[in-house]
Amino acid sequence: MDTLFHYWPSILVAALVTLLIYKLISPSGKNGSVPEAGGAWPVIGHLHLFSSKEILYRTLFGLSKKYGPVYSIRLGSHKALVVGNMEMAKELLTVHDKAFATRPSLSASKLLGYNYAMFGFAPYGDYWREIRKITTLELLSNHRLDMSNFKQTRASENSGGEEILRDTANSNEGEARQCQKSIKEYFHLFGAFVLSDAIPFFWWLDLGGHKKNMKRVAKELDVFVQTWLEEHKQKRRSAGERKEDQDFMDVMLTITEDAKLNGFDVDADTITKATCLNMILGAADSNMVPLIWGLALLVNNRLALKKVKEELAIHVGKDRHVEESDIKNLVYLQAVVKETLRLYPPSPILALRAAMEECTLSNGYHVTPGTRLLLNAWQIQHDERVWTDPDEFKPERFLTTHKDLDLKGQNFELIPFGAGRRACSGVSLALQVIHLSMASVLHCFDINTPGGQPVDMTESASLANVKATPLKNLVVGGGDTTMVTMTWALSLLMNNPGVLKKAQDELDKHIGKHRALEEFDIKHLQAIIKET
Ligand code: HEM
Repeated sequence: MDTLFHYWPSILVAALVTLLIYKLISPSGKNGSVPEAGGAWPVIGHLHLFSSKEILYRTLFGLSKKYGPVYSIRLGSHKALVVGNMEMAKELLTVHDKAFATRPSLSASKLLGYNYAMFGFAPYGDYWREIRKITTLELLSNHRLDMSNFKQTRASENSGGEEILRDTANSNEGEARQCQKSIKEYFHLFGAFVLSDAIPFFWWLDLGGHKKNMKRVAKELDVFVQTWLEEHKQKRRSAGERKEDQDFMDVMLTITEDAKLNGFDVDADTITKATCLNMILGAADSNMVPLIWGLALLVNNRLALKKVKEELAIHVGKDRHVEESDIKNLVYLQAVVKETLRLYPPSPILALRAAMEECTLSNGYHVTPGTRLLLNAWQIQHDERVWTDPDEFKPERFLTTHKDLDLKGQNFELIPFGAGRRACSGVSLALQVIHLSMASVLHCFDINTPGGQPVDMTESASLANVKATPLKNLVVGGGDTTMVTMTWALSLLMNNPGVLKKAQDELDKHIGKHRALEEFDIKHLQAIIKET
């Protein structure tokens, strides 16, 4: 004891020196570890933040005020890096993009995604790389999107990835309703909390029966996709089809038949089905969400609405429909779409990624493999250092101060489609569809609410950023009556094949196939709009 007492000053100095050296060599000066937000519960960590009552991106934004724009939370036994500023988003999606290029293994990706064969949920590797390349070059390239059959589909439906659903709707209404129901349930289950995803120890437990339901819904959807696959194969056998008539599934069949996809642990039909379903689901809600928010924003901002209408009057006029070739001239409309996607990104927290390897960030934080990445695009797009009046709807900013920003993942202050290797593959298609459908609706209608009441802009707490209250009771006036059916029914029914079928039946019944629409048909059309 005496000896210890004797040496205590030396022990203290040694301890201080060790601590100092450790601090100096540890890159952040904080052990290099990312600061963890307080409020973690035992076992589940911060999972309680994901309750259905909380708007997650706002909660994470709130935490960043206390812990800074880069901090960590715990999702059960997994650590997650939460990022809410453009500088770190840029670093992660460029310098460390490869380290974060995989998606975590989740029950939904396995059970709803053909055992990870849907490439959007697939782990990083040869399979993902190959299918991503095919979809980029063969399915979603500008060349493919410019082909006349794809253009016609978009023009007539104002919707992406819906042609197969339309065919289904035409063939059998009950079937179409069932398909639509399964897709709705699919999205719901994708957001469902599965305990074993957070705490793998509970792999044997199926709280809430989500895994069972995932298996059921996956089977239901597969029945539809299998039918489309067989129809496509039959069509190819019976008629040698022209390249320019090929749809997504035909292209995939050609590629898989050419045996370009040997060597993967997945059979050719599963690859075709999974990839086509991935395209349909990728496009399903995400295109509709900005259209609804955009119209709501315009109704609440009459001056901006007036500007869009004036632009449409100048560049399109009254005597024809809006065409895709008009979009390049509709610069104010393009700015409205950008501002809508900035204020209400459809995926406010970009799709989950996970670290495949260790990395050290420029701020010194050390990230371990397996760490999830939650990129808060909503927070980045509301950052007052970058955007003046970040909560205000100001499309003009994209014609002045921010005119050089595009949406394709090069500008990290505006990333509704993500960026880097796993960025959205459907961005070009999505933008074409959103611009065309918004332009078509606004070209045909004078939209307003009854009594000019403002539209309620409450956001819902769901993973996809949908409006909490439906955009209904819009007073629709003006416009050309023929366009009313053409555009309103097609634009607003685009995610609703069952109702679309009903509308088509109404039109068939009242107007038939052998004459054009007349003014007096409007009474029937009003019924269709009400039905919608
Ligand atoms: C407004 C419309 C859309 C928005 C806002 C959107 C947004 C996103 C986002 C944020 C991601 C994740 C990006 C990342 O991890 O960095 C993503 C991935 C993806 N999107 Fe979209 N998307 C839209 C439309 C579409 C469309 C029309 C398609 C297909 C036709 C599509 C197909 C995909 C696919 C396949 C992925 C996964 C890519 C991969 O993991 O390699 N999306 N999307």
